[in-house]
Amino acid sequence: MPDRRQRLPLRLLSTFGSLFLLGGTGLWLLARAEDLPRFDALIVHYRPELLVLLLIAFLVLSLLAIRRQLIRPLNELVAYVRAQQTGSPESPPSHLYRRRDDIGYLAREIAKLLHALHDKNQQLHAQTLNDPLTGLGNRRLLEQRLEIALPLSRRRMTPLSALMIDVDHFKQYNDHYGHPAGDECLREIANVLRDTFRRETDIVVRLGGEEFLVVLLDNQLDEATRLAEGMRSMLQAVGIPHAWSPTAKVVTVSIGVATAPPGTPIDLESLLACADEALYACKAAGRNCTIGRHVGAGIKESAEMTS
Ligand SMILES: Nc1nc2c(ncn2[C@@H]2O[C@H](COP(=O)(O)OP(=O)(O)OP(=O)(O)O)[C@@H](O)[C@H]2O)c(=O)[nH]1
Repeated sequence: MPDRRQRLPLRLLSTFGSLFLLGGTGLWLLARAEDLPRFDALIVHYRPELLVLLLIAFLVLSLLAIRRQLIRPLNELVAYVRAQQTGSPESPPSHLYRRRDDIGYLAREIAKLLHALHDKNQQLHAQTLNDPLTGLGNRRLLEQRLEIALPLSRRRMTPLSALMIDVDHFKQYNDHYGHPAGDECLREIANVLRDTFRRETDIVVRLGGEEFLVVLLDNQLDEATRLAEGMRSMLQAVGIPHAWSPTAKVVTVSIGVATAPPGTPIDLESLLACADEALYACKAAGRNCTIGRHVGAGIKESAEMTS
């Protein structure tokens, strides 16, 4: 029974060894042919041709062995690697993966490498879509999700709301509590956002600095404003002290809400511009409040202000 753990060189050695033995025997017989009176004339006459024929047979058999043992499995490996260009990698064909020789070793190493590359890619992909400070999404994620959400909401005639959320007097917070405390404060706010907007379809991102954005699919202005108010009160209930804020004793936010009514042809920029205008109105109105408006309309409603 052949040793299953033999390596490729051993296999080749045994294949070539057999071929050499075969060829050698043939040559020896030819060499001895002169001693055999029966074949004498025939062998002497055809010896050069027979030698060439034996050599050719030897070469053909060698090439076949190389093709079977090396070239075919290597081609299969190449085909396997090519098939793994997209999606999560699968295992190589089992007859290659299980081989105990160098080809099997190569197949297993390639599979390991492809899996590691896939994991790394996933990691990098997540990093490009997430804000490293808060773990929320970033603008890129927002754009990616809205690429699908905007046309879908138009097609299904559903409303679309954007909540632009800005921390009040955050510069004072940083100045007095320090930048690391400022970072921690942003993380707390991110947690409140996560707790408030829990639907799978809610898109919650940090746009940068102390500005966050939430996009709600299928929420009318009243509902979006109510949710924004819920988030604002929850943050106040958390009560992150802000002794230097002229608005309140705790960290507060101002929220501008913009809603595109069903069927409104809208793009991200116009939705954000409208939410920004509403936010600006909040800041002008004294901060720590929510103001909502329909896209293309004047200020629709203003929610409570708390000091
Ligand atoms: N800790 C921390 N601070 C940040 C970060 N990004 C931006 N900031 C700070 O956020 C502050 C934003 O200041 P402003 O734009 O003046 O806004 P504000 O002080 O909140 O004033 P209003 O929005 O008008 O209430 C600046 O001091 C920035 O340095 C961050 O990642 N971490």
